[in-house]
Amino acid sequence: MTVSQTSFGSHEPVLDVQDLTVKYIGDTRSTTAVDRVSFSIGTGEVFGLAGESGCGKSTIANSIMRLLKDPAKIAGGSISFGGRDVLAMSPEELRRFRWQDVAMVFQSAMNSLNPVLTIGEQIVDIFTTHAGLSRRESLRRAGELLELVRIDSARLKSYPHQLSGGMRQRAVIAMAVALKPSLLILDEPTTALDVVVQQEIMAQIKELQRELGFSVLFITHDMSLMVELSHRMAVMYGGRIVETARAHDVYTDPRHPYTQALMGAFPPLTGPRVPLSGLPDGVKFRNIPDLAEVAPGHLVAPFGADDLSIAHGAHATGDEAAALEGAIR
Ligand SMILES: Nc1ncnc2c1ncn2[C@@H]1O[C@H](COP(=O)(O)OP(=O)(O)OP(=O)(O)O)[C@@H](O)[C@H]1O
Repeated sequence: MTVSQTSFGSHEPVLDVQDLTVKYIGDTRSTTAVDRVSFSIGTGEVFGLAGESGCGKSTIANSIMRLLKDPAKIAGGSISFGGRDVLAMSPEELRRFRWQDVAMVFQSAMNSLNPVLTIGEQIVDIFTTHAGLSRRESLRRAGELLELVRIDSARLKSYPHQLSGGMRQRAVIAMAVALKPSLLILDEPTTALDVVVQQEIMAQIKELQRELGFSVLFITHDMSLMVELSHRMAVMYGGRIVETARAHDVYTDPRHPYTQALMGAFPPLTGPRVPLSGLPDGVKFRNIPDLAEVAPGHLVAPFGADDLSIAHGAHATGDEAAALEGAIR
């Protein structure tokens, strides 16, 4: 297995998130689930968002898709897609944005397929509804799409329960890329699958990404998968980004103490087996904070405000440094 560190075509940001703050408003108190988070994703870039359960990753993804529901409220910041203000989009703009510009594969997406419709009917529906294609043309495209994720097009006639979990998840990924979005958001896309199928799906995503050239926001708590797939990544802790860097640099030289602890909890991608340290059971990182318990204005991480966020700009040179600086901020 090799650590992925390919360069990507252009540094032009597809997605630019600046100072995003999201709160869940309760009757008596509110939770700041995402706290002044900034990052941007370049054309064809795979950007990872890592961090343990509850640190705010899905809230960021749902903010980008404008899928947040009460009691969640965007309390500040901006989200820009190809220069357009996502937070100001009308319902009609959002409808197009969601399928044609950005698509998302959720954690349990394979279970979200409609059980009473065949896979073919569900894919055809995307083409007829969102691209205005004829049924005949949609069916042809649906077959091609399944073949793209290495599922025999004869499976168009299958119902979801007739496919394995891995096949269902690949079908969902195929549906997500049906309209060739510029950005694919993958929120723990393989969590429910066994390790072998997980590897197959990740390889499939990598291949699709190279072939179709879309950008990816890849969300996972699994640092090994993240480093393997991502060009750059951000590590989150308690609603904040604590470190942003090229994925390879995070792998070889994690700077932030929390990132170091997180990296130590996962097996290395290459080389001899080493004992895993796990997250220290001492004062630091003993528990991921319950963000609902954090008083407003208090730091959730056990470090000072100044060292909360670390960027690896110093690692990069030339164009990369400029791009990183622009992206990290
Ligand atoms: N509906 C809700 N109401 C109140 N608070 C919520 C709600 N959903 C999430 N939160 C809070 O927001 C924080 C971030 O949740 P989020 O689901 O974004 O984290 P995550 O990193 O994606 O975790 P996971 O991987 O488990 O989905 C949680 O710690 C929780 O305190």
